[in-house]
Amino acid sequence: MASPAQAPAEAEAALPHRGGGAVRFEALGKTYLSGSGPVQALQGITLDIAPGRIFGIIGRSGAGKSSLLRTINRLEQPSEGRVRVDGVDIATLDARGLVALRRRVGMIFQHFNLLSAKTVWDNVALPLRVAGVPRAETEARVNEALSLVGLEAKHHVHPQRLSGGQKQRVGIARALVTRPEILLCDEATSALDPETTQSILALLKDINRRLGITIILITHEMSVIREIADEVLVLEQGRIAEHGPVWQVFGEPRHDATRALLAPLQHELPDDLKARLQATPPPLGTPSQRILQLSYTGADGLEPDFAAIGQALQQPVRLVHGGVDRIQGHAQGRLLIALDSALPLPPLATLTSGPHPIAHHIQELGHVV
Ligand SMILES: Nc1ncnc2c1ncn2[C@@H]1O[C@H](COP(=O)(O)OP(=O)(O)OP(=O)(O)O)[C@@H](O)[C@H]1O
Repeated sequence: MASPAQAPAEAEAALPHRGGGAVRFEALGKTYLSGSGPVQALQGITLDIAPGRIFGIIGRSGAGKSSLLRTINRLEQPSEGRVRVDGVDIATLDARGLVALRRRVGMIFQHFNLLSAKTVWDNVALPLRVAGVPRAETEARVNEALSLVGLEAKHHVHPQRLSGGQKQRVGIARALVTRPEILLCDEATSALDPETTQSILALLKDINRRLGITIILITHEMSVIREIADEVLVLEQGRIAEHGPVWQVFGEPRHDATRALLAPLQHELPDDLKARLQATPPPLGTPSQRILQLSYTGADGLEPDFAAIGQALQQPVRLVHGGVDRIQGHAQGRLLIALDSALPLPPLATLTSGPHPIAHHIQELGHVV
């Protein structure tokens, strides 16, 4: 860390800059003292976030996501353990060190947190004004940040005249104006419509790739994680439930909490068919269809090959429902197929193993009359 004798500009220069952005949690715990007794929000969190990653944190409501995110810029102090940013235990920072940390760790919020009485330009300039950055440099940096988010033309406008997506772009520009190495995103797209969400996610991805900024985001929208994150951490009751590359965690969720969170992304059997599903085939002579669920997880890079599926099952196959996404280059998804219940099936296990598996996992759901 910079010594207190250094001028602010020197102190910042002494910190690792581009290429930085690593976060390490060491046996982190957080207990809140509330009127109704202590609340253990985080427990035993040990984890590394590598520089330049897009890192998602998910979990049910109250799992500890915000608490964890807010320890990275010391908006929350851990009760146990440590947070290191580029190797520095941030609990040891003095007041000036904390100011420098907050310049290196930008943050954006669900409701943007813009000052309505100030123009776009003044909102973005605020962190530099507070830091006493000279006027000429402030101008250059604000213009640079506004151009990064595509809002140069709106510099004189007040926030109430902007759309939600434009407001979030201002929030992003304000976070980028201090040239951070880490950007914390607290439900950054949750207040936006799907189309605007897509444009903000594309912007975040671009910022990550172009500037190498580590992005750490919490969201309740699993599609956001699937769209932009490299890695995902699942929290459950303040502990790590699982953690890994998105394709792996989403493809083969190991924890109940993850499976529950991912349910909206799954291609479930449509309700009308579910209502008609029965465990056993009807008596001979009643036409019915056997429903199979074929799962594709990123691990094998398998993609559904309809000719191979028909050949392996030795009968006509009808696609009922489903879809396959690609996450980080890995196929992942589910297909629901219908076969004639009267025709025999080969052992399902043989279809998922051997040299030519047709899916990662196959399950018989039942019969539909
Ligand atoms: N300031 C506080 N005082 C007391 N308890 C708190 C405080 N902040 C959070 N908590 C509690 O800590 C636990 C974790 O909260 P946190 O907000 O980190 O979870 P979260 O996963 O972000 O939840 P959500 O998705 O609902 O925002 C919850 O039980 C919450 O009620």
